[in-house]
Amino acid sequence: MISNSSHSEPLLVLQKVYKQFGGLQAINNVGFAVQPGSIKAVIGPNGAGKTTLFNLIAGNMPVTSGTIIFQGQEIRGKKPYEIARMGMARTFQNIKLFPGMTALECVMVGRHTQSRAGFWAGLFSLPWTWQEERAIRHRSMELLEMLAIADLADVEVSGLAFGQQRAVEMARALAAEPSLLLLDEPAAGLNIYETAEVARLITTIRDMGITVLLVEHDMSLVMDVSDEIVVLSFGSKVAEDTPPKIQKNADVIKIYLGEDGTA
Ligand SMILES: Nc1ncnc2c1ncn2[C@@H]1O[C@H](COP(=O)(O)OP(=O)(O)OP(=O)(O)O)[C@@H](O)[C@H]1O
Repeated sequence: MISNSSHSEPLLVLQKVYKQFGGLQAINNVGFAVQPGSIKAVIGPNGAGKTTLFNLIAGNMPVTSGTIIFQGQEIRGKKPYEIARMGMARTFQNIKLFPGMTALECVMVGRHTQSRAGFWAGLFSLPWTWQEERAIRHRSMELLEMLAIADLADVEVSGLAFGQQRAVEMARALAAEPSLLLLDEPAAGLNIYETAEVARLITTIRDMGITVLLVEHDMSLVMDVSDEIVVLSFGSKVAEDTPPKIQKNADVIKIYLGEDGTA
């Protein structure tokens, strides 16, 4: 499902979210909204709580308290696959592609999770799935074309450069037709050219009508693509603003100067 950008309700809303690990307050009263059709980034120093926040949003761990609403529905108690079916897809910091498959096959697997017949029936090529199989192949190829990586379709993913694998992983996530795509450090381990390519992919995805929420360390990427940025420090939200304003925010500068001298 592609999000409807004329819809005025936020696609994702976090309200007073807390997450505690024993005595550690990993997420402390965090709230923000993600508007449909936008790119929002969550940044913050190591240990700020970014990954924890993603895990809460995707349903990989329960909140201690607070509310997360996706497409108008509270996600508390829902399993990650149920949230995925509602239209939330994610990529992981460590790329999770099947080594023996081609790029096209990897995207088709992502598509199968949404198909009626399912992945296993597809693998065994049961007759009633042939038509669906053709449709899946067609849409998967279309996605590779949209991301301008159709030339990689028949290449085994293990033979691809790291940046190309990231692109295939994004195409695979899109194959589930999400309204919201969560990207976990999409530039991790990439060189500056590959990072620039990831920036292009993210804006292409947004232009396809898909809302993007990303966690990222690479400031140039974040400043380049984001409509809005949330800054976390020690589990709390210290700022939420547009990239130019975040770059001038005294609290944010202090946090980053304290860490590595860049803001
Ligand atoms: N499952 C867990 N059990 C206990 N503590 C945890 C768990 N997951 C995270 N933490 C702690 O919660 C805090 C936030 O961690 P988190 O990984 O969310 O930060 P982060 O901003 O993603 O960091 P990084 O940028 O290094 O990935 C850290 O102090 C971390 O040690």
